[in-house]
Amino acid sequence: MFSLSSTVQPQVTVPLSHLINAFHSPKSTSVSVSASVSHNQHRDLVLEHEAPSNEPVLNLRDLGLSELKIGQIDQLIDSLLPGFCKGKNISSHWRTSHVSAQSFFENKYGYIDVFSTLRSSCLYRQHSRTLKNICSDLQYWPVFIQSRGFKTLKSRTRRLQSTSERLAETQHITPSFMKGFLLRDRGSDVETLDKLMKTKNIPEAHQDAFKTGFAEGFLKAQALTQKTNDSLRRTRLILFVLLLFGIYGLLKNPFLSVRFRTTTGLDSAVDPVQMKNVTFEHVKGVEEAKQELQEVVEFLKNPQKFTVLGGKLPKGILLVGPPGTGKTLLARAVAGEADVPFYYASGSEFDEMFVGVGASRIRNLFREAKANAPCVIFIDELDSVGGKRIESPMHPYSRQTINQLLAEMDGFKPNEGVIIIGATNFPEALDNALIRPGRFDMQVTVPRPDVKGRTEILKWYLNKIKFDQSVDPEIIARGTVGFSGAELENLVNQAALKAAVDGKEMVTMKELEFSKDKILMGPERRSVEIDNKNKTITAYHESGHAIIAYYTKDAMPINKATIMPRGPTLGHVSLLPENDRWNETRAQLLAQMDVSMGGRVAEELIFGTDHITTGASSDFDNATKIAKRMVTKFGMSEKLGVMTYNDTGKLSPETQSAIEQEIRILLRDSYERAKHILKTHAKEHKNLAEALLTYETLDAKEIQIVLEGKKLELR
Ligand SMILES: Nc1ncnc2c1ncn2[C@@H]1O[C@H](COP(=O)(O)OP(=O)(O)OP(=O)(O)O)[C@@H](O)[C@H]1O
Ligand SMILES: [Zn+2]
Repeated sequence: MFSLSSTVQPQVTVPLSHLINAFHSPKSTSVSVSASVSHNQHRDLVLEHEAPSNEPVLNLRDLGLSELKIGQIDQLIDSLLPGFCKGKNISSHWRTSHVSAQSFFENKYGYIDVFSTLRSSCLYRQHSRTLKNICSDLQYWPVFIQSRGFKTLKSRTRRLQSTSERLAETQHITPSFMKGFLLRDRGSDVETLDKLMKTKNIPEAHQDAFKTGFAEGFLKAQALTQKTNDSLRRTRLILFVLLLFGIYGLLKNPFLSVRFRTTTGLDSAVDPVQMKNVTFEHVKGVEEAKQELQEVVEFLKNPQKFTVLGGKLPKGILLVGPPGTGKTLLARAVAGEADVPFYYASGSEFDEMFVGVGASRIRNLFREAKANAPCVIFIDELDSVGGKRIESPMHPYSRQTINQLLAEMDGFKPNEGVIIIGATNFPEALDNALIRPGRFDMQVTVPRPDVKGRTEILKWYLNKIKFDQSVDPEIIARGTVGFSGAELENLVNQAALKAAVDGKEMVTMKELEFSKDKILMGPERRSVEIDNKNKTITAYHESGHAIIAYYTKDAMPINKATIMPRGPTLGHVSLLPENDRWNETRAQLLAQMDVSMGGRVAEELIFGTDHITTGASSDFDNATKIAKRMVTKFGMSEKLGVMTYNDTGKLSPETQSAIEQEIRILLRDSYERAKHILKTHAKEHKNLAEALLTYETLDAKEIQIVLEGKKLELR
């Protein structure tokens, strides 16, 4: 007989092979079971060895089975080894509980998987194994249960709250060894180690082992906590770094950051650019503008000198001129000459879609500048911020920005040492309030450079590259009428690139001419296959232009003739004015018309009326424009007199036909003059066309050699 007690738990040992028999056949003679004294109406189980056995001895307490009721053990084994008990055909009056440990866990905690896995993988398929094996498998239970229980309980608070309820619930049905496991994570909260050992009646001999095990478990738990803490800390750090990156990205993105920066005041970071290295020396071909700005430089250098005499200097200077003529460069040079800070802002920067951002930027800019006076504020593209205050749905807050600018300009005294330089390509678009005295009241025009200015600019940029001594900047300057400083700088740069591509050591006239044509007419089209017939027609056509230019007194000197396709043209002749032409005479205009006619006349004379081409259409456009302006604008027609006819569509039919008549006469006469010249110089015409077919491109000197009947040296 053996008894189970939850309070008194003596050391219970039993050979494994006897265990099952002991459970199911307490009266069996093969196992001597003697009952010990019972306490509290419970029975203690005392199992004694009868004979020494080689089988390993299992301690029931070690297995946590000491508190089990027999019925519960029975159920447990049944659930673990279905059919095991049946196989043994042992009926037991201990089997009274219908709630098995398995179903309890399945219902309460959803442990079905763990159990079924355990059963299927370890137990069920191997139910022929001895109980010894089964019991050794049993020792893994707590591991499964504990880890699972730990994971599924959501929070500690909930756990603590619910444990008491659950305890009450499970008190009657849970085997006590399982209770122990379920309560284990709570036990550390409510019981000290000593108390635990006392309540569990751990014998002294095992207390050390118990403590060691406890300590090991504690250390393991601590290591786990440490690991979790470390990874938590790492995650937090990563999140923090990502947050910092996000904020930085937001600040860097001009579009997204605008609102953020303004509201946070971060936008106030306006850094000045010191322009010591840029002086008037760097700005070429705009002498008048430089002279006008010289006094501003003096003022910035020594403001007191001006205010002592009571004189007032303008607060704002407006630089007006086409793009790329050096307005920004001039403003920088003013700051550089005076050695003061230079604040750059572009008008389009103030044109924001958010309300008040433009105005706040202007405030920030002026605040910084005032704190660093004397200084220069440069506002490029002033028209985009200071344009006429229109009521437009596209720019609903443009007024705010310009009003802020006006307020800031009024807000400081002329002798405070802040000079505002604005630049615009469209002065007429500026708001009138901006150009009244006291604001941008000084206007400096920065025009496109004349031939002298262009020569200076070309020399300045040529000196920055390696160029051949034969290069004559003046020739290039003459051929680049209307080029701005920026375009001339680009021309020199392109020539240097071309020389590098061609493997040359220095830039020659050839590269400079090449890049000039490229800028004027687009890139060469070397890949275009042009048949010989078309090439010949082009050669005679271009030679026709060149012959007329060469033999007409008032025509511009020839610079170059080529039959290399470029842009939309198959060839061209370029003429160079000796100087920039401020005025043109009637003879010069007629000569230009004659040169234009030369192409078609040449085609007609050489190939016959039936073989003239469409290639002369732009020549006729050009000649017609000149003739029309002579008649309607310049008063150069005897018949129509010294009168301008602007809107020819509104004129009387008679006047219109009279104008047409006069234009036609001018063009016809021009055509006849060209025909005469080409007939007279048919031999030169033929020589030049053949030279072009051979060499493709001829410069002024080579054309002269050919026309003088000399032989060209082979290139
Ligand atoms: N007169 C000049 N002398 C020397 N370099 C010049 C001159 N004009 C223009 N450049 C060159 O062209 C560049 C562009 O000129 P800049 O920006 O000053 O023109 P801008 O008139 O302000 O043009 P935009 O109206 O388009 O702003 C200069 O940095 C400079 O290298
Ligand atoms: Zn032509």
